[in-house]
Amino acid sequence: MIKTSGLTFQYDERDMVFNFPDISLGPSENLLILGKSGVGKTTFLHLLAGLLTPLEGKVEIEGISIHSLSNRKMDRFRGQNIGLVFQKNHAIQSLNVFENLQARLFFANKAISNTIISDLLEQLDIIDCQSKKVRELSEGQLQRLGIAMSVIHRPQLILADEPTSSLDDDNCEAVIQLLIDQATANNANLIVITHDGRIQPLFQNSLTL
Ligand SMILES: Nc1ncnc2c1ncn2[C@@H]1O[C@H](COP(=O)(O)OP(=O)(O)OP(=O)(O)O)[C@@H](O)[C@H]1O
Repeated sequence: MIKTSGLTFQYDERDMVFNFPDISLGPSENLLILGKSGVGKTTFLHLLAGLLTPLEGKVEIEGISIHSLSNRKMDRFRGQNIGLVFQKNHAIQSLNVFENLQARLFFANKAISNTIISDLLEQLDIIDCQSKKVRELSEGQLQRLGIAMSVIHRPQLILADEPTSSLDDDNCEAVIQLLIDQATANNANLIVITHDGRIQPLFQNSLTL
C-alpha cells in the first residue's frame, strides 16, 4: 500500500516548485501516471522511490514514512520493498541472466532460490536465455530481464519509468500485462509513468500531471 500527502519538490532554490497530487493505493491496486514531457513524471517517481527528498509532504509505503528513514535504512528498505523498472537496463554486463537474478536476490537480502528464478524466467519466456550474457540479449529479452530484476525479490511496490515508449502496440500491451501479472501475483502495487496513452485501458486508476 502506498499513500502520499502534500508532496512538493524543488531541484534548486532558483528552480520552480513542483506540487504533486496525493495518491492512495490499496492492496494490489495499480496506477498509470500520464503527462507531457518535462511536467515532472520522473521526478514524482523518484520521490516515490525515495531517490529524491521532498521539500514538503510525505510518502508512506506499507505504513512507513520513507523519507524519515536514514540513508542506510532507506537503501535497505528500497532494496527489499521496491522494484524499479528503468528505460535503460541496469543488469550487470559481465554476468549471465540467471546470475543477475541471483545477485538481485543477494542485494535484497533475500534467500537465493534457483527454483524461484527458473519459474520467473519461464513466466517471462526467457528461460532459454538463462545462460546468456546481458550483451547477447535482444531488446525485447533485455526488457523482460529488466522486469524480472524488478520483481524477483517480490517487492510491495513496482515503479516503472516509460517501460513501453519504444515498443509497437503488441509488445507494448504484452510488457504492461507482464508487469500487471507480476504485481497481482505478489499482491503488490504497480505505478507506471508514461506519455504513452495506449496503455491507459489496462489500468484501474490513472492521473495526468
Ligand atoms: N537533476 C535536475 N536538476 C534540475 N532540473 C531537473 C533535473 N532533473 C529534471 N529537471 C527538470 O525538471 C523538469 C521535470 O523533469 P522530469 O524528468 O521529471 O519530467 P518528465 O515529465 O519525466 O519528462 P519526460 O517525459 O521528458 O521524461 C524538467 O524541466 C527538467 O528539465
